[in-house]
Amino acid sequence: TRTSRPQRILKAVQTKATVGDPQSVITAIDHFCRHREWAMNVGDEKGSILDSVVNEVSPVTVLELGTYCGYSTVRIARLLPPGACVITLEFNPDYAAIARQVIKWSGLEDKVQLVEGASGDWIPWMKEHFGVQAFDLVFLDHWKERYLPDTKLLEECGLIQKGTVLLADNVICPGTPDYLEYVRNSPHYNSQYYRSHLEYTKAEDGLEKSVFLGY
Ligand SMILES: CNc1ncnc2c1ncn2[C@@H]1O[C@H](/C=C/CNC(=O)c2cc(-c3ccc(F)cc3)cc(O)c2O)[C@@H](O)[C@H]1O
Ligand SMILES: [Mg+2]
Repeated sequence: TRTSRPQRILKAVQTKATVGDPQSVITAIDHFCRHREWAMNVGDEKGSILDSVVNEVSPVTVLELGTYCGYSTVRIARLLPPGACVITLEFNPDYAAIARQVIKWSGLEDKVQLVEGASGDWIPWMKEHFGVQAFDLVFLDHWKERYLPDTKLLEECGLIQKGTVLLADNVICPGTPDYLEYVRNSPHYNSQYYRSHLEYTKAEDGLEKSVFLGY
């Protein structure tokens, strides 16, 4: 049977990127998705904004919701200092298997904890299972209608504390209206929109950065 798009993305990495060189993995995926087949990676343009937020926050613990092929996982992990790590949740076993290989090819497996499972099931266990106090940065890029419920769950579980930064992809396209309304109107968040474009296209999209101000 035909290969899947994630399998073709992995093949592009394995043929075009250099083992242990995260930037070459990023470049290989972006080239493949721009010139061969579009895929829902955050991409190079929004990816540069993600990079700048990671550098600004210099997080010790990062949570990523929705690994897909691991493109943004690699973007984040390559910027983390020794001792820092990104926990990334992915509930599709086929995507998780591809992402593990992309992360391994980039040489960043020591900075990544890929958890195969649903955000709703795993968030309540983060403290107990991973010894996480609170996340310094959360990157939301999973099902768009899950952004708000998972943010509320993170709050309830005490995983969002004063200074925690939420960075959400696709707030315009496909759009996350209920999440945007929440973070922009809540007195507990200071929110700002980074205007950009939908990955590999000219359509508008952007990232919303929301800093938790405490209760
Ligand atoms: C609900 N809890 C969950 N827990 C763990 N993993 C979850 C998950 N929900 C989804 N996932 C996983 O995240 C990924 C899903 C991402 C959903 N993203 C999108 O739909 C998306 C879609 C577009 C898009 C934009 C325009 C268009 F015409 C078509 C698509 C662009 C993006 O950047 C996107 O992120 C998959 O790997 C899925 O298995
Ligand atoms: Mg996205």
